[in-house]
Amino acid sequence: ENESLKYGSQYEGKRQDEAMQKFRENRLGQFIHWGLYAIPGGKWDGKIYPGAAEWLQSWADVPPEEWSKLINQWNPDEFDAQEWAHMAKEAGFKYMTVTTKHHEGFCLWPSEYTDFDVASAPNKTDIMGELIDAYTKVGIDVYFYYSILDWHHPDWRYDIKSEEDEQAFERYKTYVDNQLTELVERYPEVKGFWFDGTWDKSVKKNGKWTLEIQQMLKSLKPGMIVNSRLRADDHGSRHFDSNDKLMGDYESGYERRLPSFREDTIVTTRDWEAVMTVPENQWGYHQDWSVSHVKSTNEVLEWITHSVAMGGNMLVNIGPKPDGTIRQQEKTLMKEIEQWMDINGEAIYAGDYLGWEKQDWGYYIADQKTNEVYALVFNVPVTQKITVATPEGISIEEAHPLKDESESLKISEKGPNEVFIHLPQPMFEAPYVIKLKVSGKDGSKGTYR
Ligand SMILES: C[C@@H]1N[C@@H](c2cn(-c3ccccc3)nn2)[C@H](O)[C@@H]1O
Repeated sequence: ENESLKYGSQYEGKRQDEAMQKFRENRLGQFIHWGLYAIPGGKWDGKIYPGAAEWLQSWADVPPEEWSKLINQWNPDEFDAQEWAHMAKEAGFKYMTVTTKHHEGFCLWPSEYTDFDVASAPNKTDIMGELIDAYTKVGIDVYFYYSILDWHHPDWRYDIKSEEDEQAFERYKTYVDNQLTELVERYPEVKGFWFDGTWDKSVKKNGKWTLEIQQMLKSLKPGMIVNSRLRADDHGSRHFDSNDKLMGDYESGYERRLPSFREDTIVTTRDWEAVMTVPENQWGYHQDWSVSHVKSTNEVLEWITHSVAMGGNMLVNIGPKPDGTIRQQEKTLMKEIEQWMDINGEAIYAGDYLGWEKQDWGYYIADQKTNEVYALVFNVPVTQKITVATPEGISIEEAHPLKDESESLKISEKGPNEVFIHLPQPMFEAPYVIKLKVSGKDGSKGTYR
């Protein structure tokens, strides 16, 4: 039995208005994490910290007043918003989400509510203004990331445990409300907000405020899109209210992880978006990417495909350098995504969950508008044929590779409602065996028994 909630989910099901439909059809977006943290780039007092670079202030335990001095080094003199927008357009990104203010509290736009912003730095460029103009001009929708958690602002609180906390957090809520209003008024082309830093008790005790933020943004700009991560309900339940109903306009719980085809097909009943780093866990610029695994382009393409195949969006992150240039690994990645999307983008854009039985060779995607069906092969079977099991009464007539649609792949009967589609050329001719050298923590060779 559902309890009545004042600050829970405001509506059920997917929003069907034009703005949300566009979000759903975009599918592939670019995430940009930029801020003062790019300056040290994961290194403090000569020591490299392997943790996320945008959290360096925390890993190196830097006092806020010391961290704030970084503002005097903010000078992205190579920053060229048009160049970034062009690269993103060529790569095939349909939308972009950029940090206006991360946990460090530094604001990448001239805010009248703080001096901890670009207007108070040596280089006063309005980064948000330049980016939203350049990206909107090339037809890429722009969304703003905004961290509620703020390590700089004196009125931020992790929890509300006293009258003093209460009063301080009231001031902080006003600061946030003012900044969000300012962002929409200064940059009216913004399509939505990606809230982060909402896991602390102070926010969970202010579910009403999180709903008011959502309502304020939609009154400032009808059609505004707000992620579930902003929201807490009457009892502090996040993303989903105490009746397990999704809050906000889409689920934003998938950060550096993806829903499973085996356990999580529930996600296909709602709008959702996954966000992903190229290294194992670096959103902001880190000068030493050798600290972790860095995903190959094919791995990134599989993350994108997996998300779309489960009816979701994917944001692929870049962390620009302090001088305003993009690191070579990210430029190469965008170029290789471009090369793949130029041929295969039609399977991604407006793609959606098909619902046929998941196969080991890869993923199916159905086009929301044309009803075309695509098979995206990532794991080539040694048989050189992929199995396609169709629902009762559905059969496969033809199979054409997007690389050359004039080519027809052979289809042969495998069984009732099952066919083989023959792949064009042998890749692995036999099961591929890898000998692993294994060591156990007690010095054993990790033998299997
Ligand atoms: C989108 C990503 N979200 C931010 C983040 C994630 N987390 C976090 C906090 C607690 C547990 C796991 C992850 N803290 N900050 C990252 O800094 C980045 O902005």
